[in-house]
Amino acid sequence: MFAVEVIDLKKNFGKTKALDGLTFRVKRGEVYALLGPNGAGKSTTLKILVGLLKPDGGVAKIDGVNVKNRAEVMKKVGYIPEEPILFPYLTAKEVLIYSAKLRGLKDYEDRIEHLLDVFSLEEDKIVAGMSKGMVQKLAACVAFLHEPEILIMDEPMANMDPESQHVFKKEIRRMKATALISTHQLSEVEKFCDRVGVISKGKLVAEVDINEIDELERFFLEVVK
Ligand SMILES: Nc1ncnc2c1ncn2[C@@H]1O[C@H](COP(=O)(O)OP(=O)(O)OP(=O)(O)O)[C@@H](O)[C@H]1O
Repeated sequence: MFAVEVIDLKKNFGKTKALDGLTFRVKRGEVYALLGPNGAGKSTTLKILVGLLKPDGGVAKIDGVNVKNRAEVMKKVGYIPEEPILFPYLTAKEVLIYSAKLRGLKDYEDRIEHLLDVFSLEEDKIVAGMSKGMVQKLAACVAFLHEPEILIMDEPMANMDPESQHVFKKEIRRMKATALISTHQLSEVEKFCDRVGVISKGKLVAEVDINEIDELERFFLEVVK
């Protein structure tokens, strides 16, 4: 069974075909990068996978479960949106306690301490007073809190400093999670991902093991030409 399955997915916004029969699969334990030009349909795909958008056609499954069953699917998934929205007047620690309670977690204190520590976040800092990078790190903490089997992440490292990016990748490896990452950071993909899917105009145009290519940038530019 695959961790993530996207089969012939279609999504229209008015006349815009955001997804036009997109198909790809992510194996268990794999770090899979979803690449594509601006507007290719990456965020739309990830939003469908976490039940934030409904597809117009096709099927999306997490661990064999149709994403229509959002409550069941979200037990297994940690999601980092492209632009995380967190309560502005809660502190970092309060956001994590709130998230832990929402998920019905028990004995979460040590886990919260660990995440705040590794991401160098001050527990008393309110969200409204955080930089973009800090908000992104706190969103990662929210997604990692329940040690999910599967991570769905939309440009998660775009605002993180290099040390935070290092910690972020280390945590994902430590959790042995399957990760589906939408990103434009090709050098990070080369270092961190196992497989790459390139989408353009809502369709998969290439898929490759990262070890099979010499230079990702050249590969990417050729397939989206
Ligand atoms: N809520 C929406 N209403 C209308 N059109 C939308 C909406 N969301 C996405 N689209 C359109 O769907 C297409 C795919 O957008 P999407 O955000 O999935 O692309 P993306 O690959 O994530 O792009 P980027 O790399 O710029 O983040 C684009 O043409 C976009 O304008």
